Amino acid sequence: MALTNLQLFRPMNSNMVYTHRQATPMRATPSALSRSLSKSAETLVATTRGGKELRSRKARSTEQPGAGLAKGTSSLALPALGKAWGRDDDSLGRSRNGSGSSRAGSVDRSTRGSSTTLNGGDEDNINVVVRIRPLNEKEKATGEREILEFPGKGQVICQTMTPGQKPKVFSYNVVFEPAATQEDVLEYSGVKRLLEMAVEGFSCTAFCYGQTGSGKTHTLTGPPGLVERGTSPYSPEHGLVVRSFVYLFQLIQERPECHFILKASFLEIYNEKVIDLLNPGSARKPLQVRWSKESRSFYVENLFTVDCEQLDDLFAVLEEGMRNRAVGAHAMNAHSSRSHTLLSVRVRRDLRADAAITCSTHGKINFVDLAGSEMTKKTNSTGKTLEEANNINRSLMVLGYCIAQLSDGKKRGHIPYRDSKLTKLLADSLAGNGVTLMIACIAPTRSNLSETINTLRYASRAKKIKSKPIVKMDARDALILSLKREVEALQTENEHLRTALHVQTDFNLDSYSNRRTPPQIEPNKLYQLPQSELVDLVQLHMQENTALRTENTELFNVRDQLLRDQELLSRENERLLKKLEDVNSVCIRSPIIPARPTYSDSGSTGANIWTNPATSTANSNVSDSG
Ligand SMILES: Nc1ncnc2c1ncn2[C@@H]1O[C@H](COP(=O)(O)OP(=O)(O)OP(=O)(O)O)[C@@H](O)[C@H]1O
Repeated sequence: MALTNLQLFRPMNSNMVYTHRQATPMRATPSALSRSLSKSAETLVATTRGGKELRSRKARSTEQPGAGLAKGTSSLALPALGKAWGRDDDSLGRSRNGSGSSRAGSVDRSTRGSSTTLNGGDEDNINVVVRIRPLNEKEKATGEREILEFPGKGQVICQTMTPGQKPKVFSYNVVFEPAATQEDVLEYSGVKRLLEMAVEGFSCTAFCYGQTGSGKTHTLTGPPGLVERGTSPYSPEHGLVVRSFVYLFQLIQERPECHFILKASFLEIYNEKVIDLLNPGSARKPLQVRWSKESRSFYVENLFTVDCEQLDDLFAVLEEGMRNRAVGAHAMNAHSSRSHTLLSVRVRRDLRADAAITCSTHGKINFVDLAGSEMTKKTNSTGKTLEEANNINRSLMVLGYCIAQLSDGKKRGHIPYRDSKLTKLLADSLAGNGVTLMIACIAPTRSNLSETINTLRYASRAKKIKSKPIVKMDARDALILSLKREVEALQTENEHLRTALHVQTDFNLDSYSNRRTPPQIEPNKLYQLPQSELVDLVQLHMQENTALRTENTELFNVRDQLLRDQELLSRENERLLKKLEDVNSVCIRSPIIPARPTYSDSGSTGANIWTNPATSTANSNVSDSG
């Protein structure tokens, strides 16, 4: 019952959740960038769901041991989470996967920094699914043979080239055969579960891995040019990202009791340089990847972030980023991604835990389109394309080392995350506190056999990696909530003890005097109790007293700490206000820079709000990051 973790009272640094970003405007506002989307988001969902009924199922699945099985729910689970976990079972049933197997959420008070563990520190495996693309025109024209078989139960059988050698068998959570549609991938890959968890405050990542031309970009964003052309979001060709956006907004609409703030960013790692796809600038100046001591993770400094109030804003972010990313042609793919891209949507949820307490969770969904591994002989890469291929292969190799180390439970030593920008940014998704879905993309043909086997091995290794998903919550909120639970638990316990005591007393008194006793023992009745019961009674009272006294002392400590914390925050606030005033006065004096007319409320949430200057000049210019 001890109230621990007073370190949570450390004043919250905004870097923990959002760090300041450069408030440079996009070329156009999200809404202006977006195409006029005629239908509503719900219609897309309705359309795709309607279509689902008619289609035969192309996705096969294997329920891996332990995956997708709901464990017992703790009575201490967050109310909102309890609801979500309950729903999970249902959604798991539908999506037949165990993307980060469903777990009960109990609040573990071993809270780290700004986060609260919600699964009691249980580990979770990366969910791995495989998608096989159909034969392309070139392969059909050259009469290429398919060498993969799908016997079901999430298995892929690879025929080998060597006569007499046994075929290789791999198994995964779900296998999408070549005829599987984009909607099948949304429904059965487990990405819906990831989105539900992102809304609850978990950090989630879906990434596509595979050789060049195997269908990674197709899986995430559809055929080349689809998004950039501003195609209606109801096109059946749209990939996982657009479909996920629609589902995300649907989830948000289902929760009117919560207030949500969505912020999106989109970057690429091109030749080991991080480029902001929403604000690349003519020079495509690279951004720095830094380590945050507070959140204990890497983040990109000055990354541009866009507030997305509407579904259209998310589409606009995707469209803008897709236009700006590096694409090139080589012998194996006319529209090959020459960079790794990372699209991130942060989901801040404010919910009322009860009448007096509002707490915020900070979830995230990342979509990572890795550039494909390339055999430069096969792709005929030269010059710039060759340099790109070398950088791609190098960073994928580091990713491979990290995956190999992480999957080897026994030998787990140093994980070389720092060896590439990609692994730095994926570190948390791979083995930190995130929930991760890997979509391994492969080609079905004999000519790609060695790359296919490599990808399948990679995927099998990734399946063994475990992470510890946690909900990101403001430290103060987490503490208040945990204190409240603590007090509730104490009260229940005391109530229970009192009840137990009365029952026993009633029974004894009845046997003595044969008359009804009052619920509370009257002082004069105490004399009638036998010595042994009296001793028990006194002992129980003493125990209760001790517990309540401890609680009392701890609550006083907590209150003092809160006061100190508040004092620090208000001092920081004053300092910032002073700084703002100084900046303002400099701006007013300057003939070149116009002064900002107003700054947003300097209260606690101000630091997390970025408003697009192009849409509202009167708003604040404080930015954030990841
Ligand atoms: N499941 C699929 N159904 C139909 N076409 C597909 C499928 N998967 C891939 N394709 C097509 O194959 C081509 C190559 O796919 P894509 O560009 O997505 O590969 P990639 O793995 O992203 O390659 P790279 O690593 O070079 O970027 C594209 O024209 C794409 O539309």
